[in-house]
Amino acid sequence: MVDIRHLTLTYQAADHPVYALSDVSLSIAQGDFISLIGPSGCGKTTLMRVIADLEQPSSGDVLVNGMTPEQARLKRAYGYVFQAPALYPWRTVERNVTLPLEIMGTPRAERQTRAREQLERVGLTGFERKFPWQLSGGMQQRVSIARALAFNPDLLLMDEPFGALDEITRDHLNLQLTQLWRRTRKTCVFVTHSIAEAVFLSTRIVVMSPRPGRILDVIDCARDLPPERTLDIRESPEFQRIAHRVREGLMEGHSYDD
Ligand SMILES: Nc1ncnc2c1ncn2[C@@H]1O[C@H](COP(=O)(O)OP(=O)(O)OP(=O)(O)O)[C@@H](O)[C@H]1O
Repeated sequence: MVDIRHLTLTYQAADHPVYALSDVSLSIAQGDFISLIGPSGCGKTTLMRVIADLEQPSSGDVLVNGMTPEQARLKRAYGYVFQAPALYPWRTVERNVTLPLEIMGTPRAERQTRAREQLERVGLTGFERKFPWQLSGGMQQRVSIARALAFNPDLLLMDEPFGALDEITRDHLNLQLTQLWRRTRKTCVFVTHSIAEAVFLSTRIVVMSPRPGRILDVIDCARDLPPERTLDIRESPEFQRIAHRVREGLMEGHSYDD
C-alpha cells in the first residue's frame, strides 16, 4: 500500500537546514495498522506529510498504492486526521462530514447517506444536527475520523488524533478505533507518543530516532497479539513484552543532552 525507499528530507529554514528525515525505508501492506513513535521533532509528522504529498522529499522514492503521492492525493487515496479536530464551527456535524464530498461534487442525497454511514461507524448516530462546539473533544475527533472516511479512502493517516484527550476517553477511542479497523481493514498510519496506545492498536510499530529521523526498530505486534483486542489485553505478558521493547528502542535513541 505504501512503499518508502531511502527517503531523506531536509527543510530549508531561514538560517540553517533542518535534517528532518534520513534514509527512511518502510513497506506498509494493505490492512496494516502502523504506529510511528519517537521523540518530539523526530519527523513523524513529516513522514506522514510526505505520504500525503504535503511535503516533497529531498531524495528517495515514495509510492502510495503504486502511484506517486501526488497521483494518490488527486485520486483521494487517503483520509487525513489532524491532531486537533479542525472542524468548521458554523457547519453541523453532518455537514462537516459531507464537506469533502461537496468539494468532489457528490450529489446531495448520496452525501447525506454516506455521512450517516460514517457517523454510525464512529458511534455518533443522533448527533448529525449538532454543532462541533456542542460535542466533547473525543466526539469531535470521532467526527474528523468520520470525515476522513467519507470518501472511502483505502488509507487513513492519523497524526496523534487522541493526544489532547484524557486517559479514559482515549482508552474508549482506542477501543472504537481498533474495532473500526477490524471491520473495515483500512490501512492505517498512526502517530502517537503513547507506548500503550501504539501496542494496543498496531500490527507493527515503527520506532524512530531523534532528528534526523531514522527507523530504529520495527516491531511486529500481530504475531503475538490477536487481531481482536480488548483493553484488558494490556495486562498480558505479551503486551508488556512488546511495550518493553518499544521503550528500550526509544531509550536507546534518546539523547538527554538535547
Ligand atoms: N516547514 C518546516 N520548516 C523547517 N523545519 C521544519 C518544518 N516542519 C518541521 N520542521 C522541523 O523538522 C523536524 C521534524 O518535525 P516533525 O513535525 O515532523 O516532528 P514530529 O516527530 O512529528 O514532532 P512532534 O512529536 O513534536 O509532533 C522538527 O525539528 C521541526 O522543527
